[in-house]
Amino acid sequence: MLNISGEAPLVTLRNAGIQRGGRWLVRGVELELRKGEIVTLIGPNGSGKSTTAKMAIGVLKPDEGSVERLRDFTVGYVPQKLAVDWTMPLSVERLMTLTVKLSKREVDAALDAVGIAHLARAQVQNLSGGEFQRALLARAMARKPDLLVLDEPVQGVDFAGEIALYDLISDIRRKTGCGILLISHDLHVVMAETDTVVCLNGHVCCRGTPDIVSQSPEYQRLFGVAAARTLAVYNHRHDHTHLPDGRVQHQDGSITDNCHPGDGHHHDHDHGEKHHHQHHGEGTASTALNGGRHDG
Ligand SMILES: Nc1ncnc2c1ncn2[C@@H]1O[C@H](COP(=O)(O)OP(=O)(O)OP(=O)(O)O)[C@@H](O)[C@H]1O
Repeated sequence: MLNISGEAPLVTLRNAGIQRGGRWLVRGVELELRKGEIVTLIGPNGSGKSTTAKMAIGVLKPDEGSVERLRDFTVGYVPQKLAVDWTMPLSVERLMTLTVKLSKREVDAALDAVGIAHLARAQVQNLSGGEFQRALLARAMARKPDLLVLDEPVQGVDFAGEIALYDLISDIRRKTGCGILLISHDLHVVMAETDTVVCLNGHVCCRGTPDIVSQSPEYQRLFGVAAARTLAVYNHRHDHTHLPDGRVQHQDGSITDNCHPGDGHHHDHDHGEKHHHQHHGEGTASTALNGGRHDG
């Protein structure tokens, strides 16, 4: 179906399901994703998120329902696990060209776009969790995808790194206009920039904007009231940027080692709770503890 802008979806799932060994892994999935949109799949372990993503990109054929894709579009896929023998030395630039042929210039540009150009010759085993996820993103982006599928992009990444990665994903959407299918079992943070959250539990439990899902009774029934309170909406306002080296560049152009409430760069909202790393631009964990969205 066309939307108001007249653009057809890159991918449409209608009542799609996968069955294995007489059991439905996931069933009744309805999903549309257009260029420039971010759809986030959330749900507990084993709820069918990866299976749904694999149907969306055509790796798995649905056993019921249908999956339609626009013809001739390119997918960039960052899998949850990578089948690589980690005992073998592997540099970041080699990782980039394992399965795709890229010139040195293309490799450098892709690494630069995710802020790790300086790590081209580093060994993959030595990367931090956040650097490794950036390397995988660079590898997927080098294909210039129309659809980017990210399976758990913040795994092994700490809280500040998570925010920096979500910033980067937003930038990628803005700069390239690709569609993004994001998978997360991290219920703590869902990007506010997500257009649609689809909450799975073997079927679609609820869907909508992050705000709507966080308040939905189905979501609260599935995860319990306490867990429901931890669905924080990462409210992206871009009043500062997390630089690849961990420092923070503020809107006034100044750079500091950290971002602290009260450093004069932010409109502070100190609620006296855990994780008060939060301030203007990072509605995250204290939003969670407050059980709702926190706007300015
Ligand atoms: N080929 C298969 N054969 C049988 N069962 C499978 C197969 N692939 C996946 N499953 C099962 O299907 C269910 C859904 O798996 P899936 O990987 O889609 O879940 P997920 O929501 O992505 O989970 P996680 O958050 O743990 O990554 C799981 O119970 C999994 O064990």
